[in-house]
Amino acid sequence: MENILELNHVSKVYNDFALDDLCFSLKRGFIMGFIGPNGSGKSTTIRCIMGLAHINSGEIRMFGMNYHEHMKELKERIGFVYDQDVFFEDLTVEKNKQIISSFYKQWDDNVFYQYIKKFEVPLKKPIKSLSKGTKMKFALAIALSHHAELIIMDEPTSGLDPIFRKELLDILLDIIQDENKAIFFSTHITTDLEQVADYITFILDGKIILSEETETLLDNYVLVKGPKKLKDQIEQLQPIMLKETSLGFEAFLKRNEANQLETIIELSLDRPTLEDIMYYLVKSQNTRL
Ligand SMILES: Nc1ncnc2c1ncn2[C@@H]1O[C@H](COP(=O)(O)OP(=O)(O)OP(=O)(O)O)[C@@H](O)[C@H]1O
Repeated sequence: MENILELNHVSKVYNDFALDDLCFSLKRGFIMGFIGPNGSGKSTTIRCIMGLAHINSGEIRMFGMNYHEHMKELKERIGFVYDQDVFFEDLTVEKNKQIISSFYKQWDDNVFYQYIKKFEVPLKKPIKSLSKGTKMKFALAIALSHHAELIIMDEPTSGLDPIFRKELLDILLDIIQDENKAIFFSTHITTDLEQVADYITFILDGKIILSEETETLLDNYVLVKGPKKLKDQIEQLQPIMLKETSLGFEAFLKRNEANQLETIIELSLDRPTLEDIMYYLVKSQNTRL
């Protein structure tokens, strides 16, 4: 399958922060989750991808083309949900739709009104009177109503209640049934990603520290718990993190370095969650600094 989105050695420098040599790609037919702690560069990366911030070096390609050379035509093929207010606040939902839809050749009013009904967004109210969640629903309806092939979202589930979040994840899974499409979104809610993301890209301090298949990533690490007397043995395996607990110790290791532990009955070996992986990788990075 063709790469629908590709970042090749992308760098962006601010005074106190830089995106450093970002490389990752997303193929058609897949959902990629973009994770990282606060301030690690997720929104900046998305702003660069959308041409809202200029990159200092490297290249962003979409649909096999250089994005910056073909920005106008390629933007029509992207459905974008941004975490900041981008609408005309004093105008109604309907009026905003009229203005925004005129920019898209493939705009589909039927799809738009289906989502507006499904999401219960009031058409006659000005945007400024909507709650954060309802604004997000409107933003989603816009992004999904012009037959975009690539959906890019910056924290689309923030401010949404669990019921709507679940509905949104179902919508994403529905969209991706069309193998020509792809979805790239940032979030702090890693449990959402475990449900829908085929790939995870993890950014820390402006650097990509991993970008891989979700299942492979979850299989790559192991959480080991055991009694204090076995701690030294684990230490020799140079775990990514090792800490004492009231019951013994807890360690986070690469699975291939923990194979020999499977026969030791006093140890429990568990598959970590995405949140565990993020937590331990961030912690280990901080202790190395
Ligand atoms: N226009 C700008 N000028 C200078 N620095 C900026 C600008 N925009 C972002 N930054 C800095 O870039 C860094 C990364 O911010 P960014 O918003 O990309 O992080 P994030 O991973 O999206 O964080 P969060 O999860 O909190 O939303 C921050 O230190 C921020 O202050």
